[in-house]
Amino acid sequence: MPRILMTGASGGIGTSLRKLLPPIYPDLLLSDIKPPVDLGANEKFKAADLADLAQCEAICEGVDGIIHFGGYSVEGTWDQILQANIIGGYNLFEAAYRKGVKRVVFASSNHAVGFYPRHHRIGADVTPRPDGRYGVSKVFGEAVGALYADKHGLKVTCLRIGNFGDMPLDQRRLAIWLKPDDLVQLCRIGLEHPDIHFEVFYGASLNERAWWDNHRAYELGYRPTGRAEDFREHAMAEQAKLKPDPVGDYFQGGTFCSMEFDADPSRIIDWKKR
Ligand SMILES: NC(=O)C1=CN([C@@H]2O[C@H](COP(=O)(O)OP(=O)(O)OC[C@H]3O[C@@H](n4cnc5c(N)ncnc54)[C@H](O)[C@@H]3O)[C@@H](O)[C@H]2O)C=CC1
Ligand SMILES: O=C(O)[C@H]1OC(=O)[C@H](O)[C@@H](O)[C@@H]1O
Repeated sequence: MPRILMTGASGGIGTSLRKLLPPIYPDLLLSDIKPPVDLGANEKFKAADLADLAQCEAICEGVDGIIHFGGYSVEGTWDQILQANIIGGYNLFEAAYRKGVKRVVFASSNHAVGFYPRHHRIGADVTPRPDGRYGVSKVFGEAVGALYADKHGLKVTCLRIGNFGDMPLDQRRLAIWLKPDDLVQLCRIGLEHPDIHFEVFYGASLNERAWWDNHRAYELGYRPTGRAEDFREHAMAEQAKLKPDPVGDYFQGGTFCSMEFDADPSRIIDWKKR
């Protein structure tokens, strides 16, 4: 039975996957910088700060595969991103390598490519266009994953997750929503599929208005069941409550793009011609 380590176990995604993963991976080790508030008696938890290599090595001991959800999950200061995602991301892959872990599934993000316009359908092989320091850290994590796959033979899958949750929250999320069961499918492909070397998938459900070409995930067996359009009315009602955002509404990364945006606004007109 493979031992699977899940980092970020106390966060939003970790809390949801703690319920969905045990029937598939009964030997599940949870980790986070802080313990889950509702840790069950039959759950195994080891605390670790990702910014500390020795602590990362300790949680990788005896582990076969890692699903790496730990880290700073929104835009932050450079130091926050540096510690948790840049140093933390490097430490996680290095510790996995040192301890002989075979596979890593890395939670990347749509914000690695957030500055692509919404009308532009992109594949997993496009040049990164991060929309903040957080997005840059996800590009970095993907690059570290590629290095450990190519140089050391780790089997690495990066998931550019759109927005995880029980339903899409607004118009943008109708294109990028990821249902929890569909994330489980993507993790299983990363942890089990024999053809994985280094892969980048989009973490999105069966969304009619998707901006992403996710054919490689489908080739490897991904069959998402979440249909964003089933929640269209709710998402559009929520959208109607939001203020227009000329930059955020144009680009895939939404408000992450308009945050701290101070480029020449006339460039938006140029973008519209693209
Ligand atoms: N929720 C979403 O829709 C999306 C999430 N992601 C990525 O998926 C992962 C999980 O996301 P969420 O659960 O929403 O985030 P979250 O913020 O709820 O959970 C992240 C967890 O990482 C832990 N953490 C932070 N710094 C740490 C450190 N130095 N050492 C150890 N643990 C640390 C936090 O304590 C927290 O429990 C993140 O990497 C995020 O960037 C990517 C795209 C979308
Ligand atoms: O773009 C989005 O909607 C999501 O992207 C992310 O990478 C973040 O971790 C999440 O908090 C956002 O909600």
